[in-house]
Amino acid sequence: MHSVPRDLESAATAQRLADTVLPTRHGRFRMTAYRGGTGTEHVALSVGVHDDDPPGAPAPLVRLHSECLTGDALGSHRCDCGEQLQHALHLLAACGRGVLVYVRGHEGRGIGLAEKLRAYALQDAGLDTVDANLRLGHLPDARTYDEAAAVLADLGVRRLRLLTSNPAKESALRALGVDVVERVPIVVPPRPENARYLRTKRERMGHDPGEDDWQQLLEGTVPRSGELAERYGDLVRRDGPLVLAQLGQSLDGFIASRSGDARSVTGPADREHLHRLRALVDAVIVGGRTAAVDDPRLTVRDVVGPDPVRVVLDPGATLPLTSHLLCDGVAPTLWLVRASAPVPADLAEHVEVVRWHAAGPMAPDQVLQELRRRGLGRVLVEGGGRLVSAFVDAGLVDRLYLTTAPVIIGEGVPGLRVAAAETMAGATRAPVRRWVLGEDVVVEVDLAAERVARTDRSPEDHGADEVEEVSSSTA
Ligand SMILES: Nc1nc2c(ncn2[C@@H]2O[C@H](COP(=O)(O)OP(=O)(O)OP(=O)(O)O)[C@@H](O)[C@H]2O)c(=O)[nH]1
Ligand SMILES: [Zn+2]
Repeated sequence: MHSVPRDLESAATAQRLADTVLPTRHGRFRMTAYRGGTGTEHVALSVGVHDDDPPGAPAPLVRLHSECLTGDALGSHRCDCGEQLQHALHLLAACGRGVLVYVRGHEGRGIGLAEKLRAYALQDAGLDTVDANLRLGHLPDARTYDEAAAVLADLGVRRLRLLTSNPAKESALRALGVDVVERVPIVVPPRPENARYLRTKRERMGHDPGEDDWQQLLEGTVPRSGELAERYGDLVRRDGPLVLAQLGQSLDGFIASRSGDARSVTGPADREHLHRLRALVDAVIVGGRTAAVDDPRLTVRDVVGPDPVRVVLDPGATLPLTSHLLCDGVAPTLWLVRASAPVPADLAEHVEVVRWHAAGPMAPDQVLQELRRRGLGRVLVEGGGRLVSAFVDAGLVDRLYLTTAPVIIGEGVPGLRVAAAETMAGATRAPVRRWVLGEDVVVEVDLAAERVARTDRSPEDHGADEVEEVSSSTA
């Protein structure tokens, strides 16, 4: 437990007034109403948080959302509040255990609605968001978080993963005795109207600068230092074809439970890492059965970045016609099917059916050749376990990102399972780098370097073997 001097802990209170359910476009939330000691009413939207949760329950993802009538209710593009609110609810629903405290009284960073609008008028005349507040006689940020902390305490939340790009929120909560085990940045795509506001938040209000680094990486330049530069810099520096693969698995090596449930095996920080990888490649490849079971979107949502082309290896064309990949139209989908597979004629415009005429199974090297012919040289093999293993066994993966989550499933859908080595001398031991992402550990395995080292040791050919059925990953 994080401990703070007692005198820092707050005497603020939050009285629970109502507990009900709110169905939303992101799913059903528990909605709890409170009255703070100052008389202000707050609400908490939560998923997977119950009054009888044991003390050792995993730390939920928590967003403290500051009321913003213009952004939240009216869809203003002057700030990023409305999009952050929706994105946060989406993330909470996706991760299955989280709370969003909608903090009233925080309007205009605590100066109130009309004063915020006066500040907007000053900004129209040239001031930035900080100077406008100062000109009106306010602090740049007048918010306090003691009532929000009291709401969390009432919900039994003392340890949490905080969804924010504002380090001041983290320190405020810590000072109130809350154990913030991790800060997860929240980023929504900038718009021309709010670019200056977002820049001021970074330059003058201490918000994470990391996303500037990310923007640079997306544009193909590597910042001189920083976590993102270190993690993704050499992917950006490399020209030419590149094959990445990723899997998120349990301590006992499964990517999903026996029933195929693959939700929240790894945490939000790993998911963000996966979205960054997607943004850095031309195409992601997924097996047909995984796509049918998980119904993934394969787009970039947790960070800003371009969506890759989505490639489904689905010899039998078993992907349901209602799946995201065939219906959502947000990014191109290449549907690789056997020449004889039945495919309806009236597919959505973003879907291109690629008929596989070659005899035999879809060999990984032929799939890559087909993609390279289309200019898709940088690819990420995303799953499931058998597809990733097939590409690894074929000696085609340059970098494998294997995330291990501290969860034990017992039995389920296997993760990485490659051809067996008879002795340890024959096992693959490649150069690695590792990062702790929340509660998970990512190991980046440099298989390309290992291949070079191995050919140096023995001239023997470990050529690309064909695989039986590359698309199947889940039972
Ligand atoms: N005074 C003032 N308040 C603003 C302005 N633009 C947005 N806000 C308010 O700022 C609050 C949101 O705070 P932000 O600084 O955008 O973000 P944050 O909550 O500190 O940080 P994140 O957790 O990363 O979103 C809302 O209450 C908005 O009403 C502005 O120009 N002036
Ligand atoms: Zn706002």
